[in-house]
Amino acid sequence: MLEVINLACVRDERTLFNGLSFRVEAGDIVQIEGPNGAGKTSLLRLLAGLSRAEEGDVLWQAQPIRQQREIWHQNLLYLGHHPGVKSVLSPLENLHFWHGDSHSDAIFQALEQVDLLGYEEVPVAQLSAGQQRRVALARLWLSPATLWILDEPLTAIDKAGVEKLMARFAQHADNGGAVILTTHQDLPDSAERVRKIRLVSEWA
Ligand SMILES: Nc1ncnc2c1ncn2[C@@H]1O[C@H](COP(=O)(O)OP(=O)(O)OP(=O)(O)O)[C@@H](O)[C@H]1O
Repeated sequence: MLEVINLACVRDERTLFNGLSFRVEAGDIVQIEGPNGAGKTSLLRLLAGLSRAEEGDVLWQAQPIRQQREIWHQNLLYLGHHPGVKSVLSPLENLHFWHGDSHSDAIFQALEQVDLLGYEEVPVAQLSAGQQRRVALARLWLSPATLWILDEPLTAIDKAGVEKLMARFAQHADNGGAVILTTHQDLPDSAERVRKIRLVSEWA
C-alpha cells in the first residue's frame, strides 16, 4: 500500500532522520514514536506530500506519490496538529465544508460517534479543547479515504474517547484501510495490534 524508501529529513541544517524505510499494508495500524522534536510531524507531512524529503521516496501502490498527487489525495485523510477546524463555524458547518457530498444523516451520525450531538450548532470557539478535536475526528466516520495519517489525534481526548477511537482505527484496518498516527499517550490494552516505529534523532 504505502512504501517509504530510504527517507531523509533535514530541518534547519539538522538531520532529523535518514535511511528510514518501512511499509504500511492494508490492515496495519502504525504508531510513529519518538521524543519531542524527533521529527514525527515532519515525517507525517512528508508522507502526506506536504513537504519534500532530502532523499528517498514515498510510494503509494508502487508509484511515487509526487507523480500521482490527485490519486494520492483521494486515498488519504490527513489530520495535522491543527486539523483545520474553523472556529467561527459550528461542528455541523465544518463537516459540511469538508464533506459537502455527505448526507446530513451521515454527518449527524458522525457527530453522534464523537459525542457532539447537542453541540452541532454551537460555534467551535465555544467548545472545549477535547470537543474541538472531536469535530475534526468526526471525519473518521465520513471520509472514504483508505489511509489515515493522524498527527496526535488523541490529544485532549478523554479515556472513553480514546477507547472509541482505537476501536474505530481497528474497524478501518479490518475493512482494508490503514492508519498511521503519532501520540505521546500510553495506548490502552486494546491497542496491542499497533505496530510501533521509533524515530531516534541525535538532536531530540
Ligand atoms: N519548517 C521548519 N523549519 C525549520 N525547522 C523545522 C520546521 N519544521 C520542523 N522543524 C524542526 O524540526 C524538528 C522536528 O519537529 P517535528 O514537529 O517534526 O517534531 P515532533 O517529533 O513531531 O515533535 P513533538 O513530539 O514535539 O510534536 C524540530 O526541532 C523543529 O524545530
